[in-house]
Amino acid sequence: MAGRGEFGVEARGVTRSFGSVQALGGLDITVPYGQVTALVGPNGAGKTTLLLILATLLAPDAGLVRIAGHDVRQSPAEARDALGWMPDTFGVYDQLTVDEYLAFFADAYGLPKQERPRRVRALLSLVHLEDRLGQPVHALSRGQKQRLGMARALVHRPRVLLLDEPASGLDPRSRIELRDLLRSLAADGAAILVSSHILSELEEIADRVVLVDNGRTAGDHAMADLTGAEARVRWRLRSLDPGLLTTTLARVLDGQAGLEATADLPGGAEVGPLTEVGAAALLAELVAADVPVTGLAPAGSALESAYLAMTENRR
Ligand SMILES: Nc1ncnc2c1ncn2[C@@H]1O[C@H](COP(=O)(O)OP(=O)(O)OP(=O)(O)O)[C@@H](O)[C@H]1O
Repeated sequence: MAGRGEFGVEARGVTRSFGSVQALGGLDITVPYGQVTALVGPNGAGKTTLLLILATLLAPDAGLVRIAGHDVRQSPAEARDALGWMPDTFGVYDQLTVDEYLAFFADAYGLPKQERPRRVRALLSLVHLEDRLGQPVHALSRGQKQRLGMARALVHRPRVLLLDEPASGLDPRSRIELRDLLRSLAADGAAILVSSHILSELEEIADRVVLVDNGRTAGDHAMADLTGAEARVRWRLRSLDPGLLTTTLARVLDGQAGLEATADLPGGAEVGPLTEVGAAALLAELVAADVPVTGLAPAGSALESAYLAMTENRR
């Protein structure tokens, strides 16, 4: 579509240093419309720096950044109009009431005055804060402030949503509601980029994951590829005879490159990474060797495995 760009976010070769610290060293990322893309990486990988650059709040040293097709250097106002931004920390608007706070941003984004009260009420209802109307922002709990931050990011119906750790202060129900909200916004066509350390949650929310390490893109996967039958994950084995399990595993795995077993777990062991087919074959070998296996289940998620593989060399 004209003026929208092919991607909600397109960033190529983005670099940014703070003094002698290089936070981003040539990062590439695209965020398609209609999908939730997860941004994952270890502490200090450069996620927040990237999100600040995408949100036009920090200038890159070099590289191309387009938001909804608008170059952030040439057309920052258009880029800003197209994006909604939810930082990981809350701003300093504590003296305002919840509705004044949202009305302030509605005003800043140029929403017609007569439309504002209706929009504010709709947003408060969307994030389940309608009973907080008229109450001061400072009286909200951390998780409630986070939900208000989400409402603020949506004030102007942005096509591109950038969220830094949106689930960190949320209780279980609010997390499920956030997941449903993000899925429905993506279904409506928004391009959503969300950073989080809660990998199990991202598996349910995201369509794609971009792994970032050391200021660079370290991987870009469709979630379906990571979680499908071909995915290689760690598996948890339980046995009535953990000693026999351990020795048999050592024999079976001997010489199989890349396969690792952790044998000191109570009542069992962890083995991997293996696909479902590989796990079934291993189970057959153990049973043939008379190991009394009582359980075989994935240990951790495929996204976790991809993350651990990426960060292995950093320890
Ligand atoms: N304002 C700043 N001044 C100096 N160094 C900075 C600044 N902001 C970030 N950095 C450095 O840049 C690197 C990337 O930081 P960034 O906050 O982007 O990482 P992150 O991936 O968001 O980490 P986390 O998962 O811990 O939130 C780090 O080494 C950090 O110390």
